[in-house]
Amino acid sequence: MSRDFGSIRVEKDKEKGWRLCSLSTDMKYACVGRSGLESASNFPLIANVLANPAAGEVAVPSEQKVYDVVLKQASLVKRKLGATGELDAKPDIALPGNLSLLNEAYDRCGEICAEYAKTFYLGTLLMTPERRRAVWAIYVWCRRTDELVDGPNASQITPTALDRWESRLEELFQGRPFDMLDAALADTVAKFPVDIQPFKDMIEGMRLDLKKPRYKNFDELYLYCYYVAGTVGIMSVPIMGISPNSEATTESVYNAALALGIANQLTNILRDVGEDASRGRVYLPQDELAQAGLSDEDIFAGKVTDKWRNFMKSQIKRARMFFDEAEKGVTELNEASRWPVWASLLLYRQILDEIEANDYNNFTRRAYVSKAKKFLSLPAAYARSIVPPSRKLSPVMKT
Ligand SMILES: CC(C)=CCC/C(C)=C/CC/C(C)=C/CC/C(C)=C/[C@@H]1[C@@H](COP(=O)(O)OP(=O)(O)O)[C@]1(C)CC/C=C(\C)CC/C=C(\C)CCC=C(C)C
Ligand SMILES: [Mn+2]
Repeated sequence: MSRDFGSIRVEKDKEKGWRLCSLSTDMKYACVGRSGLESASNFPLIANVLANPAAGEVAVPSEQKVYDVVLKQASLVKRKLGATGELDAKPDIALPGNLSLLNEAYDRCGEICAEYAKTFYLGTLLMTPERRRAVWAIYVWCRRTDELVDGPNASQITPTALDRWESRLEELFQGRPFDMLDAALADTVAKFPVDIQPFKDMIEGMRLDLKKPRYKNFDELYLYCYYVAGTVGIMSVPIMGISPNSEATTESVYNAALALGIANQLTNILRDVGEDASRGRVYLPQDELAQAGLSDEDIFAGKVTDKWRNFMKSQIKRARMFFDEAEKGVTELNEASRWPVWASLLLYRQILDEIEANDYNNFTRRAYVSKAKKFLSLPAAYARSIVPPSRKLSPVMKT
């Protein structure tokens, strides 16, 4: 038996009773989620929505909203992979004349990547040529997107400019790139099972940067971190590939990728507290600051007090938890993709150690990992990258 209440439909299940089974727009997120799936899709929620139809909104935790994107991307990958679990790399579809243009476009992406992220670029050289150039194309699109709000022309960027950037994105996903660098990405997304949603969401993150100078709580900050960095993880895994020997579920690997993006962005925020404050921005959760007896004024004053140290300890602890979550997924990636990911994880995580070493002064000192420490991390990353995923057991061995 089912009943429709406008955008809401409920169904009666023999065992579970009435369940929320379809919603429109944002509310559909209530149906999925890693935690609280049952409670979110049960009767109290419907009662709540029905009791407040004018608001038409349900407070869906950010984690659930984001998990929907994870599930969608993971199922796209599963659908596009052959029975072997390997991606059938499609041949270049460009005409012969255009092929050399396409190669030039990819080479340019590689140059940009080498210029901005040398270690990461070196790591990509271990990947197959198809994967390597696809990661470069994604890197360049992300870098250009970030530059819109963080680069030299950021003061001229308006929401309309971001809307135009999004239209360009849609066009390139339809095979109609606007320029050479877009052409590389258009080719990449035609060849690999990459969903457009994380790309759109990254633009949404840039919109937040234009209009949202404060974050009420960690739930709001989590969503921002997903937009600007978790998305990168979700975009990258379809290119880097999951090891054929991995026993992990596709969803769990995407979750780990998401966690690495969140961990990186939280670290970035903790490193740049002073720099962001000088631009009037405070990304730290307002409710947690208040609980620690701190306010924006303390941040603008930039004094390292015991209250600040204690607050920072808890923020660092949380960032490390996301790195730990991410670690579980790196081993599951294709062998050739593991090294650059381990390198980036180990290098970025050390920024947290440096904040501690600076006695939590992230107001006037930028935590920075020395060249020597960076260099030492590379063999450590390599050692971790050769650890294989737990092998699939054959049916005979399993018994
Ligand atoms: C192997 C690897 C690292 C692949 C990612 C390649 C890629 C496409 C990177 C794009 C990065 C980019 C330009 C993002 C734009 C937004 C942005 C600048 C985010 C911040 C990065 C740090 O940059 P920086 O320190 O230069 O910051 P400033 O601009 O100076 O403020 C971020 C903090 C986020 C970057 C996020 C990642 C690199 C996500 C990594 C996750 C994966 C690659 C998934 C790995 C898979 C598993 C299973 C764990
Ligand atoms: Mn930035």
